[in-house]
Amino acid sequence: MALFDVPGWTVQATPVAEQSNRLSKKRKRPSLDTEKVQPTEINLDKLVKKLKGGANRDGAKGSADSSNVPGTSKCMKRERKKERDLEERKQIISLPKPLKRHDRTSTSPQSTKRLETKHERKESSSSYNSILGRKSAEVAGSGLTALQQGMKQSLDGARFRIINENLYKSSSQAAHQLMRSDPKVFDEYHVGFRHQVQSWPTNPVEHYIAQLSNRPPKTLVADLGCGDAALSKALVPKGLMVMGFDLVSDSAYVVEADICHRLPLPGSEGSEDEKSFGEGQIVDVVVCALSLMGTNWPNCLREAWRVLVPNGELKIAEVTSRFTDIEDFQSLVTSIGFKLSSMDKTNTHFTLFEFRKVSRKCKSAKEWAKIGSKGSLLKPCEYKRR
Ligand SMILES: C[S@@+](CC[C@H](N)C(=O)[O-])C[C@H]1O[C@@H](n2cnc3c(N)ncnc32)[C@H](O)[C@@H]1O
Repeated sequence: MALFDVPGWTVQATPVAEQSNRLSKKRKRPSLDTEKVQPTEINLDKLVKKLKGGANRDGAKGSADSSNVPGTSKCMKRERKKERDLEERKQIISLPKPLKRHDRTSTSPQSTKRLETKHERKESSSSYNSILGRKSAEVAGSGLTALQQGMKQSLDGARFRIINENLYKSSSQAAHQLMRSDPKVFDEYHVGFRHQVQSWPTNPVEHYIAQLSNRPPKTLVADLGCGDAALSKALVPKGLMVMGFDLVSDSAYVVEADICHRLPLPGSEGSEDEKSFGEGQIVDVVVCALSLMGTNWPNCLREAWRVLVPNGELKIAEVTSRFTDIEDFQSLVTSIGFKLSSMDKTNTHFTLFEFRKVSRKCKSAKEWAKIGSKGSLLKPCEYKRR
């Protein structure tokens, strides 16, 4: 007999233990009663649970929101994502596996494919490097960034000005010593000098090249302080004989010599009497283009006189601002044994002089010392900061 009756729910009068035994037995073979006890509401509940958050298609538990409801936009997005994931997984699976050591020499299709991949990778890395190379070359040409390049230019400019000042303010012997101890100084000076020359309207060397180009072949020219031997390089192919002298010889065109000390050329010091004037002298033209630098520069003109043939030409180009008194300068050159032929002051930067060698009386050591002490007639040439 039931203790009480509730529609759809019955509590039997049998003891709980007995009842539970009976129930467990019943569970194995559900009775019609139980079927009746499971109301349709419970099935609906199950369905709602399934729809809202029950097991999804993959068996994973979903959350009880509308993203799992088929047909909703969130659900469609999830589906699409799943499809994409699946595609990606498929691609990963189809990628060749890394070769084992023993596979590397194999010619199996997989290894060929792998080698191609490696080749492609090598190609792409080499093109990457070449792009990188091109880029850095664009920046500096020397592997420097624009900022580093600017700093290097400033340093080079400063170094050029220091060397330049040294050359003008010291004797030729000291300058020669400096260049000998470190020939790099010569290169540094000339890189800076060439840079300066670019900003000038004309260059004395260009003027002399044009002027001497029509001279007869075998004319012997001595270029004193020739620098990078521009005169030799231009005139030798035209049949002239040009000998360049400088503190450093960096090419076959240049002979190392201190032009203010002793040129390695035959000549005559002049004589007590005028008879030996012209003996042993072989040079037709002497060029001093911006090369009267050391404080003892008058000795260079003395050497020019020694090596020149009688009536030989002396051409001097100097920066106009260097002259303290241009007439005193002319007088000094004349006192060494020259006669002024012409002076050209038309250039904004330089003054060009043409002299001819004339005979002179032999000078005493005291007279030469006095001439030698006139170096201050030319001021040092100081270049501005670039
Ligand atoms: C301003 S550069 C001119 C170079 C060249 N003449 C030109 O016009 O292109 C002056 C040159 O004279 C050289 N020089 C100065 N004093 C010298 C000396 N005592 N002996 C040899 N060369 C000298 C320097 O080394 C430098 O090359």
